[in-house]
Amino acid sequence: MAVAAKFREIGRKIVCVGRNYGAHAAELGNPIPEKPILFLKPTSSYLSEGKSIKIPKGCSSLHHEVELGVVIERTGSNIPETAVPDYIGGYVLALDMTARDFQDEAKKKGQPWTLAKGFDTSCPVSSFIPKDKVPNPQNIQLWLKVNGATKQDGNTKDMIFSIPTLVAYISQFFTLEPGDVILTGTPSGVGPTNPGDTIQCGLSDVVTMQFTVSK
Ligand SMILES: CC(=O)CC(=O)C(=O)O
Ligand SMILES: [Mg+2]
Repeated sequence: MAVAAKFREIGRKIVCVGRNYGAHAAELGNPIPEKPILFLKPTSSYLSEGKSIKIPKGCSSLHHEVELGVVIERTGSNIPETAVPDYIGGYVLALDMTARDFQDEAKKKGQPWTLAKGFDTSCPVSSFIPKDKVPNPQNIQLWLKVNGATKQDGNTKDMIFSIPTLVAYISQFFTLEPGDVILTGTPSGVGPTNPGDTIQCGLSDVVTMQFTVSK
């Protein structure tokens, strides 16, 4: 089956990278990481366009985080950085929707971010973008608007850890499989969304997507 169809199959991993843009780490008062910070989202968190992002029960601060997702097309572990391009099938535009109040509480208590990051609808994604549509994934604009107002406007050139570094690092710990998606972190400008809001975002002019937020 083509990687485009596989990336949302049950059982494929969503590996997320945190604090991969210095300005975003700074805006939340976090230090610049010395090595990639990783967490996982379950595949039940995927959401396609046309469906609503649902604020999880008890959350009072649901933040948007626009991110570039890398879609893996070959099984690999301990992948050398130089070989990473051979393992990438394409890309997706993604939102790492985050219950920031849950995350702040988890951080204070030294608990995992699973609830804050992995609830149903926390991973809205675009359709699959074949890799030839993104000739330089390390220099492309990521933007996001809430109700027409620009909130995030970043560029993947500002990643702390590049895509080859991330994929090589992750593959030392997790075997990467066709259809796995790696969310590469968000640029600065994250902020709250409320019921009734419309989120529009894009990867330059290669792909755009739109979601509404509901209770
Ligand atoms: C502070 C965070 O939620 C980390 C994260 O997901 C990111 O993209 O950075
Ligand atoms: Mg994120």
